[in-house]
Amino acid sequence: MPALSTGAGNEPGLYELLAGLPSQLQPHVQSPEDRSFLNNMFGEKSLHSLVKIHEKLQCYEDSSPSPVLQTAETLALDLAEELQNKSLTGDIKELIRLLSKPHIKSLLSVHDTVAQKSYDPELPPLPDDLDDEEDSVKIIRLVKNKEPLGATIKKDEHTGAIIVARIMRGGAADRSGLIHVGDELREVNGIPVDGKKPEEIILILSQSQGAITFKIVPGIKDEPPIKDPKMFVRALFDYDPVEDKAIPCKEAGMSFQRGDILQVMCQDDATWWQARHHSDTNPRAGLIPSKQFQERRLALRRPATLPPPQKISSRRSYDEALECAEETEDDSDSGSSLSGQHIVGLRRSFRLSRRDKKTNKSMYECKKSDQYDTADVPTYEEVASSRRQHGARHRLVVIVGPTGVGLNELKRKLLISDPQHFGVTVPHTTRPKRNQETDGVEYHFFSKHLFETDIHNNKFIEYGEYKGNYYGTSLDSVRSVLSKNKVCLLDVQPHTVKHLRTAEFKPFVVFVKPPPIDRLRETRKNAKVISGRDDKTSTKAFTEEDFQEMISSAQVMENQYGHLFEKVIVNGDLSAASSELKLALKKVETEAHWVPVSWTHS
Ligand SMILES: Nc1ncnc2c1ncn2[C@@H]1O[C@H](COP(=O)(O)OP(=O)(O)OP(=O)(O)O)[C@@H](O)[C@H]1O
Repeated sequence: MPALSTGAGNEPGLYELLAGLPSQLQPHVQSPEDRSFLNNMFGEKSLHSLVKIHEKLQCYEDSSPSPVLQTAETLALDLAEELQNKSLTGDIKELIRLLSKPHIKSLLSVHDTVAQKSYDPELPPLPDDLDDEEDSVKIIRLVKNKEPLGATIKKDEHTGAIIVARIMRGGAADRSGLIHVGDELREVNGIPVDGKKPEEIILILSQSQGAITFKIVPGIKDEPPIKDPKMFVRALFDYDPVEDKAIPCKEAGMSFQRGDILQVMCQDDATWWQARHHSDTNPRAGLIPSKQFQERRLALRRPATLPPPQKISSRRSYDEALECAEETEDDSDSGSSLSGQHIVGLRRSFRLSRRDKKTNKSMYECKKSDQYDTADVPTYEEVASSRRQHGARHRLVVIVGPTGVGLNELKRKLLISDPQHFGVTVPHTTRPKRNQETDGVEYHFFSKHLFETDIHNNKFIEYGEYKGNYYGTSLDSVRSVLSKNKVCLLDVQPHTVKHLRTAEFKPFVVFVKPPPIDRLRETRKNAKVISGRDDKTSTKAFTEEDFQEMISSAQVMENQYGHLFEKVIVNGDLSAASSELKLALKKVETEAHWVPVSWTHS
C-alpha cells in the first residue's frame, strides 16, 4: 500500500480524505445503523487530531531530527521537584501544573521511547540446532543499536573459557537482566568463541547491529541484588582512561575532570568502581578507579618529601605589609574606611607566610599545615546536594590567591556594594592600643599570655609575629560575623582552607587567579603597590618580576590546592571579576549546590 499523501502539491491530504470519506461511502452503505456507525467513526475527534499530527510530522521526515536528550520524562520530574522548593510565582505554578498533567507526562514518556529507539525489532527465530544435552546453556538475544552492550569479558587463565567480567550499571546488558558476571560465553551470533581472544570477540560485538544472539552457560555465582545507587562524589582529580595503563578495559572507562560530580553506581570491585556523570542523560555507567586504588597509586607516585606548600611572592615581606597596614589605618580617605567605620579585616590579610630575612624565623605560623598536605591524597569526596534554609547562617566565604592579585580590592568592592550583607573579621593583636583605637573595632587587643593560650587551644585560623607582637585571625572572629547573619569574607593562605572545611563554617572557597601575563600588564598599568622596606608609605608600579611571581604562585596554588576551590575567578577586568564573584555568592545563597555529605548531617 502506498504511503498516504501529506497533502503536498495538488494531492488531497489524508485529513481532507478522511473528512470526505463518510459522504463518499454513503451510496455503498444501506442500513442507517451502518451509516451512523461510519459517520461516528470517521467523525471521531481524536481520529482527526491523530491524522493532523501525522500530517504535521511528515514535514520533519526529510530533516530526520535527532533527540536532544533521551530522558525528558526524568528531567520533567526533576524540574517539578526543584520548582516545588522555589517561591511559587504565577509562572512557576503554571509550569508545575503543566508538568503534572497526564497528557504531558505521557507525551514525554513516548518521546523518550522514540528517542531511545527502544521499540525492539522482531527477533529472529531460535536456532533449531540446540544441543539437548546442554540443558544449562542459555540462548539470549539482545537488541543492540549504537549504544555499546555495557559488559566486559575476560579469558579464564586456567580453563581458557570466555567469562563475563563486568556488567556496566544502566547499560544495555544490565537493563536486559539476562547476562550476569561469571556467565561463560560460548557463541556470539552462531560463531563459537573458544580459542578466540577477548579482543576478537569485542570486534564481532562492535560490528553487530540489531539483534545479537549469545549462547552462554550461566555462572554459578549469583550477583547480589543491585541497591539503589545513590552515592555522589566530587572528583578531586582529572582522569582519562586512555592514559591509564591499569584499567582492564579502556573502552569501558569514563573520563572526568576535577570538580565533576559523579554518581557511583557500583562498588562491588574494590579496584574499579562504576559511575556516571551526574548531569549526563546517558544512564550507562563507566569504569573509574576506586577511591582506595587511586589513593594507593597516587601515594606511591608522590615524592618522599614535598616542596613547600606554596611559593609566595617576595614583593612585600610580612613586616612591610603590616607597616603598610598600620599606615593605612590612619588614612581616613583610604579604601578601608566605609561609612565612617573602619573595615579592619581589609587592612591586612594574614595570608603572607614568609621568613624574616634577618632572623630567618618564620614570621607567620599556621597550625599543622605540611603534615596534612603529605597525608592527604585528593581522590573523591562524597557529596550531597544542599540548599541554604531561609534564615540559616551563611556559608563562610574564603578567598585565596597569590599576593597582589586583588583579593583586598574584591573584598572591598563587595563590602561597599552591601555593607549590611557582607562583613569581615576583626583581627587580634598583642601590640599596645593607640589613642584613637577602640578595642574590638580595629583589633581585639590581647595580652601576650592570653594570645599564647589561644594559640595553644587552636583558637586561631592564622597568626603571626611581628616586632615581638602577635597578630592573628581567630575562629571566634569569624563566628561573630556569621552570627550577625552576614556573609563573612575571609582571605587566608590556601593550606589553611582544609582546617576551615567543617560543618560549622561550610566554606565556599573562591580562588582568584591572575589573567595571562599580557592582560596582567595591561590591566595593572596604573595599579600601585607598596614600594619597599625603606619607605613604607610610598607606592610603585608592579614590576615584571611581580607579574611573573603572581602567575607562577597561582599555578603552584592551583596544582596543590585546586581540589579545594569551588569557584575560580580570573581577575583581569576588576569590575567583571567583582560582578562574577557577587553572582557566584548570590547563587550559593539561593541555589542548591553540592557539599561534603558530612556537612549535611549536622
Ligand atoms: N583587576 C584589576 N585591575 C587593575 N588593578 C587591580 C585589579 N585588581 C587589583 N588591582 C590593583 O592591584 C593592587 C593590589 O591589589 P590588592 O591589594 O587587592 O591585592 P591583594 O591580593 O590583596 O594583595 P596583597 O596580598 O599584597 O595585599 C591594588 O592597587 C589594586 O587596586
